[in-house]
Amino acid sequence: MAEYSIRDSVAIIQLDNAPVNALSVAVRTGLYDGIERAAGDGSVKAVVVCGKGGNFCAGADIKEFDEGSKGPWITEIGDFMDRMRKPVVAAIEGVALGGGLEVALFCHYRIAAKNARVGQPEVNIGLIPGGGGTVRLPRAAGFKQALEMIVTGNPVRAERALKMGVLDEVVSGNILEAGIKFALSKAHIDTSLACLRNRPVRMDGLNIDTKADAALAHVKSKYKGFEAPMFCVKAVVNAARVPYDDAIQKEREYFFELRTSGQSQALRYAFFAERQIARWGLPGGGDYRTARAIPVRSVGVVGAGTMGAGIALCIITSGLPCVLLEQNQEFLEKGVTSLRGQLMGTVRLGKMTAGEAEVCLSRLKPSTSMEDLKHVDMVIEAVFEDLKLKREVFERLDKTCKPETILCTNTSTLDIDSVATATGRPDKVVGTHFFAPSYLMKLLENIYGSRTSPETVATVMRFGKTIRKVPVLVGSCTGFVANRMLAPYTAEAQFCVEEGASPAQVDSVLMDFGMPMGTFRVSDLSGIDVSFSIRREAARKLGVTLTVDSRYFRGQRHCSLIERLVEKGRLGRKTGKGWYKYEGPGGTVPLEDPDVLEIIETHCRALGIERRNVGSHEIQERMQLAMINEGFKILEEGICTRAEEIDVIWLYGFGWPRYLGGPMFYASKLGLKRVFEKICTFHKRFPHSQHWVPSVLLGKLSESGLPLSKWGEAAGTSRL
Ligand SMILES: CCCCCCCC/C=C\C/C=C/C(=O)SCCNC(=O)CCNC(=O)[C@H](O)C(C)(C)COP(=O)(O)OP(=O)(O)OC[C@H]1O[C@@H](n2cnc3c(N)ncnc32)[C@H](O)[C@@H]1OP(=O)(O)O
Repeated sequence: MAEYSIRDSVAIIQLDNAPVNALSVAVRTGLYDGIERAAGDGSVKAVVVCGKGGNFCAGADIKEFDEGSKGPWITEIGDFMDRMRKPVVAAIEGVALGGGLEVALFCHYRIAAKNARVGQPEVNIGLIPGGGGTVRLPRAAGFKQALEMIVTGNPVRAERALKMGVLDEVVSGNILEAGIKFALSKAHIDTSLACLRNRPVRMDGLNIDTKADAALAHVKSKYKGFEAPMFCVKAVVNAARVPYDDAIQKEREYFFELRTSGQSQALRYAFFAERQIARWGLPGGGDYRTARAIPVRSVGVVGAGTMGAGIALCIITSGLPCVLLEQNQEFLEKGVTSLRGQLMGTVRLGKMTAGEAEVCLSRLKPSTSMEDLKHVDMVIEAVFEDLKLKREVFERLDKTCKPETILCTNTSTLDIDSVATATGRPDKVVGTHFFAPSYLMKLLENIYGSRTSPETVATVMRFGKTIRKVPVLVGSCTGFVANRMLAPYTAEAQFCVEEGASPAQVDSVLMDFGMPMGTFRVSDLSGIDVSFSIRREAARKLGVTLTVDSRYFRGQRHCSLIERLVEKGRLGRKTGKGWYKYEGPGGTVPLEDPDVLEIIETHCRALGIERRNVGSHEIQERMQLAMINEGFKILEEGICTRAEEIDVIWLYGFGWPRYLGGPMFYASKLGLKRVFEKICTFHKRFPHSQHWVPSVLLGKLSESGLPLSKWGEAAGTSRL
């Protein structure tokens, strides 16, 4: 709703819909009524529109998008304001986003507090601004700047918005007082002069035809497969070409077309999924509502390898001091050099100044003495993935650190309890799985053990946000969620290659789907020897030796192409050849290599595997359904409590295209009945792959018709 009051002959309309004053039907109705009332009240000289609770308005209420359109549309309210003879001033603090900025652009004037941010982020939920933004923003900020804001969705700060022409004044002090004063100062000025409808789109010397073609071509290549940015360009270009009312009409048509699109639905889902994951709960009790995070003022990182150095960099760039520990000076220097290199990379990219980088470095304390970890609030161990070694480190940490210190292990495979039992404080031990490259990848998989306390979980969840990661809480199992799901996905990719596909064909299928990289390119990047060693080690523990001729491992189908590549010294990019060849060691452009195809053929002949034509559809289906089936098993076992958690892991851990929501959302769109039937068919066809054994939960859900938001509950794993 919107509250109406009068002060000093100025009508104040305060948008009121906590927490961000989203433009629900009630808010829009309240705003319309307020404007009408002020227009008709002879004692009112001017109007101020503002927001309650520190924000102007975060735009349309995204939850309402699945319903039909009710209440007044923003442009209807705006048309009324355009006709008003009393000045209307938007007094902005916090955010004015989407429909919020559009309301402000309908006001005759806009003033903002220094802390304010304005933007048109609709593209992030697969839409274009639909309340006049594509038509009015180019009239205020000019074609080029408006286009950039609308296509990227990035908000701008008040000072920049002032320079762009979006704002009329930036003020300090009380925004409402400033708004009233400003409104009174404009009470005698003809409002039609300030009305954006009456101004042309500012082209600043640009030719619309050349600019339109260039913008369309740029967006098409940059946002391959994502449709909303193209619509943004089309709408803004149209606004520069046709009269105001026609442009508004076209904008609305585009908006409604996109609103029901699969991409917008997926992006809206992703928006809320990302916020859902903060609502965690533990099986033994304790959740985000009751658990209190312990303040983390300093952190230690043990191990200055690539991973540890990257983690330390995340910490110092977020403003926290960090002790980086190595066993000797040589390794320590290597780690610090790697950290510096990554930091200077961000300076070169213009994301940080050299001065800011120096400030960050001043927070780093390289050390070879564990004593330096005595007083830190949290330690993240990032040593080699070896249980014996990790247990030794934890034993020493337990003896050295103060009793309150939280001890985290950056593991991608090891059971948290097996590390926690090396200490006398298992309640303060937790897994923090960073993804490589740890400075850049946003996902942080936090893993609780059987004795991890709610306070410890609350602390690492908050810490994840502090270092600008996306923390997701999961239970402990082999590979946790990300790598457990990745295993059947990559296994199917290799099986498809054995059966007749080429690595390049598999990768194109994935990239055409929207993945940033194909699985074989990733394997070359991270090093084929890495998966080779993990597999060899797993086999060794079971007393098995994997060779180039191994077709089965523990009764399961196994593809030994990795062993063959390693045997030939093809370790990936670092050796200039792997699944692809590169222009020398460290080369980055993958080229199809006839030698690899020869190795694959030899492999198949040796093992009696008949090759056939494996179609793109089959590749995509096998890789994705195998991984989705694993996702349902993860829910079934309570490793995750919501399908949303799995999707966020794929969005941030593996770059699943956001406009497709995530694998679980994708499955919901395919239809669980169809998904289940296909998985059953693959299970019959490939009986020697455990990952095709259909999930019991999936079978149950395929009959139930329950929406994705209820899958966790149906699994009985929801803990809230
Ligand atoms: C067809 C029928 C539709 C009717 C529409 C009628 C009018 C529309 C006319 C024109 C088109 C306009 C379209 C739009 O405006 S689309 C929306 C554009 N705005 C956004 O995309 C902003 C999204 N929000 C944010 O970026 C951030 O939330 C933030 C910067 C505002 C605040 O960030 P932060 O402080 O980090 O807090 P949270 O993100 O956690 O958010 C807090 C809380 O608020 C909820 N929320 C935020 N924005 C919206 C929103 N626009 N609609 C509904 N809910 C919103 C968010 O979900 C959190 O809630 P919680 O999960 O329950 O805690």
